Amino acid sequence: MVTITNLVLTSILAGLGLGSALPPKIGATNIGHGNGRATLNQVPRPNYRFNGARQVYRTYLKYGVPAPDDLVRAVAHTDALNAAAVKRDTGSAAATPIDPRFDIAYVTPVTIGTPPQTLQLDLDTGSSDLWVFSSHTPASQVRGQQIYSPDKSTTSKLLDGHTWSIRYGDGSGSRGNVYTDNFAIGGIMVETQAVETAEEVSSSFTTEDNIDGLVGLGFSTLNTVSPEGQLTFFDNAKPKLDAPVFTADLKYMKEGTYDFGFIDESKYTGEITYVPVDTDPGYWTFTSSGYGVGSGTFSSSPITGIADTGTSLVYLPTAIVTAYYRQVEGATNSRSYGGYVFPCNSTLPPFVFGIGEAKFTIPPSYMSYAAVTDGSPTCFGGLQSSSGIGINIWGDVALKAAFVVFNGEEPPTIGWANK
Ligand SMILES: Cc1noc(C)c1CN(C)Cc1cc2n(n1)CCN(c1cc(N)ncn1)C2
Repeated sequence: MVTITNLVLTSILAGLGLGSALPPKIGATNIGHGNGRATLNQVPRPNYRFNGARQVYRTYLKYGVPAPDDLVRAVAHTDALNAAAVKRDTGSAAATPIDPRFDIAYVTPVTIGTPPQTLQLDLDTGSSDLWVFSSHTPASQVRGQQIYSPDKSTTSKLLDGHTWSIRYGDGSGSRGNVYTDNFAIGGIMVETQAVETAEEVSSSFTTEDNIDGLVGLGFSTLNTVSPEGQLTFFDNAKPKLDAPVFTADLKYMKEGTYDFGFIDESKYTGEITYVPVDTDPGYWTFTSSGYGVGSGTFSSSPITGIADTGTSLVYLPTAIVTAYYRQVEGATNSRSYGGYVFPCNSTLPPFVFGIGEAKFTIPPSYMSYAAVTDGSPTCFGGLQSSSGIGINIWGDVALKAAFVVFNGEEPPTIGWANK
């Protein structure tokens, strides 16, 4: 509501070329004295950043004098500095193991749509599709999952003619249509996030009632939406984040966190060691500097692999895996159980891996992943061979032994710190 007093004041200030110096709303506590007089209390504009060059520039404008080029450049330079100084968004969200007995995957609460619909999604740096169980998923394929109903959101829009289809390393998969809608994690809101609604999910997702879908945090080049690929939540959120990063602080059989836009120094010890990331074909691919088994000698040999929060275990070259299980009494590579197993009461050595000069230790407890079946005396190893996959994968068993920074600057890097 604009009062006559406000108009008069605004026109005076405009005449002085200071119109935009007005705060968006003159004093929230205007006082009308009822006798044609009023008191207007100025309020500070929270994010206003002084720009002296701009004040000088306005004076040139006011008197109709062309501003010199270096003054124009100074205005732009100061604006850029001010823009960089404005603190932008940061957020934190829980990463909770879907099963209290072992860390097969972690879920994080997200909100989608208006009014917000809350789902528990698996944040996955090893893929780049944000897909959810939805009102379009056949009822026979939904077993307790929370679903997203675009029809109940006033801000959903169908991305007409767009479809998606994804297949994961374990053969599971899903496919469907695409909407855009408001999407938030830890208070970081993206207004037009591509949300891929499942028309079909594979049986392993149907039986996993604690996962309502995935948030791909790989590079957007991996997104499967056709005919136009869509951006990940991180790529959409990056411009509004205080820093173009997200961090993973996953934990052994308990709740950890994903942070967006900042690095929480209370979550790690010592220094963060950053190494380069190869974004081709779209994973967070980096090279470890080597490995060690227990207190044995450290073998300095490059191991290129991906940091994958969506994979439970660690998958490395067979030579490394056999060197590890050679130190485990009764360990065998079991065809029937599909990997390296050992008696659950065996003593396991820790597994050490290098990032640059830094060393990270995966404790024995993480390396004994789970009994092959409930109550069995045989345990499945947290370290398995990558020979059948074709790519080395540093999954949750390794990630939860560290504080990991996914740095989305150009060029991207990945940082590892002990905790
Ligand atoms: C397997 C598995 N992993 O976590 C869970 C949960 C399961 C089993 N669960 C019953 C079903 C399932 C299968 C997958 N997921 N969930 C999560 C995404 N998957 C990935 C992601 C990725 N980056 N790389 C490989 N697969 C495969």
